[in-house]
Amino acid sequence: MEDDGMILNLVWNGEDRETDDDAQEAPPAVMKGHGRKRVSVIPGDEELPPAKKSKVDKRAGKRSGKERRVPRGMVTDAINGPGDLGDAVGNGVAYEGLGKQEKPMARAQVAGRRERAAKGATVGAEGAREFVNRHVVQPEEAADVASAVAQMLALDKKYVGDEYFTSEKKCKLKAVKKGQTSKGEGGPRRKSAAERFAGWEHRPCKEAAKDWGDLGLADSLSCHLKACGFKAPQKLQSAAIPAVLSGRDVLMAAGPGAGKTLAYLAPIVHDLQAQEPRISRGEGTHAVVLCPSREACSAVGDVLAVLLKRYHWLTGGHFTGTDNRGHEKARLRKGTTVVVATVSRLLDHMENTAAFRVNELRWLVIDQCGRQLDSRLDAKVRIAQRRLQEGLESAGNPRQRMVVATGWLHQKLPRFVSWALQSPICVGVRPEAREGERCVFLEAEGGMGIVVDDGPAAGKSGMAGMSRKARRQIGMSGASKVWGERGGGQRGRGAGKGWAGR
Ligand SMILES: Nc1ncnc2c1ncn2[C@@H]1O[C@H](COP(=O)(O)OP(=O)(O)OP(=O)(O)O)[C@@H](O)[C@H]1O
Repeated sequence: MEDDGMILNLVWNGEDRETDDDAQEAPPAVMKGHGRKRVSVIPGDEELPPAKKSKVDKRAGKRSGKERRVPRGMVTDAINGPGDLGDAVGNGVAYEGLGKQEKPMARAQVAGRRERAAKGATVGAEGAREFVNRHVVQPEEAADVASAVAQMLALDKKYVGDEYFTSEKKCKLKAVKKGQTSKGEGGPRRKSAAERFAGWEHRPCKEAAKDWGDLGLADSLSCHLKACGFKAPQKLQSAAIPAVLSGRDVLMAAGPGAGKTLAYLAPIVHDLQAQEPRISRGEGTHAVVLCPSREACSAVGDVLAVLLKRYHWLTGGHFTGTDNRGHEKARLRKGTTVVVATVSRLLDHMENTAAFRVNELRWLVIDQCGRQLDSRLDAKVRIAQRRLQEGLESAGNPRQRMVVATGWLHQKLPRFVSWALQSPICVGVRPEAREGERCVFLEAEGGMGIVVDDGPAAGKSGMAGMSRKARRQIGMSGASKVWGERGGGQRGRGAGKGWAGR
């Protein structure tokens, strides 16, 4: 979005407003910008000034798209779509070029955002800007604003630079960050993940084991892992594999490239290969891995295929809907020991493929859980888990073991995990981590670990900011930026570098 740039260009000339009421009394102030850009500031709840008629291109006989929205002399680079209009009005900035249809649309967006914040939803950076700009920091909003401002500080440092915020506003930001309102009253503090997960066991990822065998994996699997190029386990894997092997439910939270896939697949393969008598294809599916997307499924499927090469009697496959449904059915009919699927495709097969047997299920993994929750797949995941559970109960088999892997402590995660897992072991979750965080700082020798960010809204520039912050605040000289477009190898190397604290 371009609005960051726009906001940085503005200089605040009006009086600071404490509340909505004050805001309404304050006369419209004028913001000056660089160059010829001019913007009027009006209290957000007042009537907007009537829209000026935009310039008509007489020669063409009609108005172009940009001209229709933004007449001559206005901020042209700030309005790109309805979202920007919403921000503009939310920030108390009215563009004189707002059309009749755009005004209500923008107002509705702002109202929607306020409503969400009032309901206690985490307001994003945009929401934080809105509240901080308008000085409407009520006690009940403080926690949300604090978390959003923290994100904003981390991701968008420039925004709170001297250019825009007055010193008074900075003080308020500090107060808000401490969980207080501008009037010094204590606001409700957002519960940390540790508080939410009170009573659950937390295991830090401090040391990497020297050998796979030290983690309790079978010798054949340890040798195979080494032969496949995984010389030694990483820190997350060293903490997570014994936890998964212990038979308890596990929540593992670490950013992309931490090696979560291997951390849950290796114990599953260890468990399945050790079954006596040997598992046969005809017995159906013994493990299901749910991923949020086709790409994620195929990435997990690739690692699984590598691990299963050593054990010819175990089969694996991914089911995402890209393949012909008939082919998928045929594969399930023959038997697939480990199924990697999107939740929609899994439900589809559970409903329509009679040959899909899951009554012997031993493992259920929900990978990239934060992303699944963000894509509102949680309802489907709950349905799938309940049906799988019913199948096991009807066959008189014990409950399957659960692993939830996530790179993002999504705000819905504590609740979902409480529902899905039974007294789990939490691996990699910082005790002071707050839900809604998109990054997880893993503990490491010589400081904190790599800075990672798995949130879909976070771009590369956001990650560059985070990496700078890590370097400055944590003193990590080699904080690595890791994102999806980078190849797996690069991500792995980045992760290794970050964790080693070099
Ligand atoms: N022990 C290891 N030694 C060397 N490389 C490893 C090890 N474990 C994982 N890797 C490599 O690190 C890269 C990232 O691993 P992986 O995809 O499992 O991370 P992830 O935490 O699951 O990330 P995402 O959340 O994006 O799925 C992969 O290329 C993988 O092959």
